[in-house]
Amino acid sequence: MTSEHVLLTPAEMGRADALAVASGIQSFKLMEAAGNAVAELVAERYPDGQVLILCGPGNNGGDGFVAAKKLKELGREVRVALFGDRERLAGDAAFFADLWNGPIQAARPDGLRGAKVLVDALLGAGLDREIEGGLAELIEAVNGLRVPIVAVDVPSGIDGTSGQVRGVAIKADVSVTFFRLKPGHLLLPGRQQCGEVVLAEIGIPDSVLGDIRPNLNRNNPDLWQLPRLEADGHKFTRGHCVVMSGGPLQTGASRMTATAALRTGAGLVTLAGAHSSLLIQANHVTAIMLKPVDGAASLQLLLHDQRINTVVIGPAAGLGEATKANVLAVLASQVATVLDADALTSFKDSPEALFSAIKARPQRAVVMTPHEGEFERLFGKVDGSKVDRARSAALRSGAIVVLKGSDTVVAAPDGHAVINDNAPAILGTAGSGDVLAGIIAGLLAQGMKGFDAACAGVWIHGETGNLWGGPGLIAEDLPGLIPDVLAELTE
Ligand SMILES: NC(=O)C1=CN([C@@H]2O[C@H](COP(=O)(O)OP(=O)(O)OC[C@H]3O[C@@H](n4cnc5c(N)ncnc54)[C@H](O)[C@@H]3O)[C@@H](O)[C@H]2O)[C@@H](O)CC1
Ligand SMILES: [K+]
Repeated sequence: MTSEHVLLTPAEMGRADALAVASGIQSFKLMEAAGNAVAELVAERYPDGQVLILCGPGNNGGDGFVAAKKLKELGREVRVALFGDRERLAGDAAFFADLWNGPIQAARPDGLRGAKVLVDALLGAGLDREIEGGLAELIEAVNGLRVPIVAVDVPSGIDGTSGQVRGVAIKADVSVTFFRLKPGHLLLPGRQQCGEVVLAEIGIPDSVLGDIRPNLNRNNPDLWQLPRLEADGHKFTRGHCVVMSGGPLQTGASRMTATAALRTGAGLVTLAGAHSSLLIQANHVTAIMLKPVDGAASLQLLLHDQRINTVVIGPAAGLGEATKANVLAVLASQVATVLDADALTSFKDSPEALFSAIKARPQRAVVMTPHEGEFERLFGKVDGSKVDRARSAALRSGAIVVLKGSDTVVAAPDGHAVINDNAPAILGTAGSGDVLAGIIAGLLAQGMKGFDAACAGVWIHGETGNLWGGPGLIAEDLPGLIPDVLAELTE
């Protein structure tokens, strides 16, 4: 598997730096490469006018001094302003500040005018507390300028691990980062503050990753492989997925789930539920089959059919004891399971009952797909970044957790996780999550492993939104776009 989609926390990035240095690479060479990459981007994207470089007290500021020198060599008018004491700069940052042969002014809100482009080299990976006082005023003044901003590594004030704003943060047009992206480039609100993210190689060898063993990636098709259609296959080899229907007045959600599962390639899809619900479903479906199920015992009986290998329960399933009993019946069987919406919220007062039922069958995938509200109802308030929260929920529940949002995180109980960033905002529409559950189930039915199916499902879902493109998307449009996405992925 390629390592280019690996994400490194600032702490892991520090280790990468240290390992590179231990392997004989000089640290000032890394800083020189980083600062030069910033300068080259500025020269290319913003070729005219004065460049104002705001340097901070650490190595992020050091990158700024390198960029200043390089841009001046390229013939640009450059002004450098430092937040902090020149005498307190240390190490490589002090070295490159010495090499800067122009004036260094104090970085102040009233000294920002005149530049055509601004480089934010105030704080990067070393941000370790809230930004307050004079620095906060400076950042607010910078954000008030109508000048393009190029951030070095991350926009100052963005936590590279969590993507959170620590007090206040620069709003950049472009962020140039080094070696590998950081979670904070993809998690919200960090992603929005970064603008475009450009990755620069600075001479750290990929081999350092062998020691760091990172287990977080940017979701990408390189990370998983879609099920292949075997020439001698038939509908049963492609899996039979059962989707639990909602009540007679709530049939739409499960129907979208079922349609998505079938479009994703499940061999057979059956909607199961009360007779009264299925009469409504029957008016709308053709290729999808219908199977009356009257409570948990009859569901369990249905699942004795060994050809049924996947069940989705949750979309408009209804809250309460009946859904709980159905979920436990599903988990007691051998099927791969997707738990969404009401299937999760029904356990808000007894989450441990759900978790122990999941953990009792570790050999069968369970994927749960909560949005933030459902997540909190099931897991309570959990500290840390979105990645931390999804990981701890996966560990606690034993399930693959898909914590949804514009920055969906998928985490497995073993700590492996991805951040997904291909989903356009138009996907935030009623029923979109029902379709996602169906896509994941369609992949599970074809034999994909739980974590891979969840990652691929989230990606495919995002791409359907991108294919639609403009406004006016409704969730019913999404299943019809799945074949085009699959075709692109299998090209
Ligand atoms: N790790 C690496 O491999 C490389 C790192 N480089 C640069 O080095 C940066 C990291 O350098 P540092 O670790 O020195 O960290 P920073 O330069 O990001 O910041 C550290 C300094 O900021 C202060 N600080 C932290 N939070 C603050 C707050 N809220 N308000 C005011 N001051 C605050 C700290 O006290 C410290 O003086 C990276 O972001 C990158 O730009 C590059 O030079 C290339 C190589
Ligand atoms: K910065």
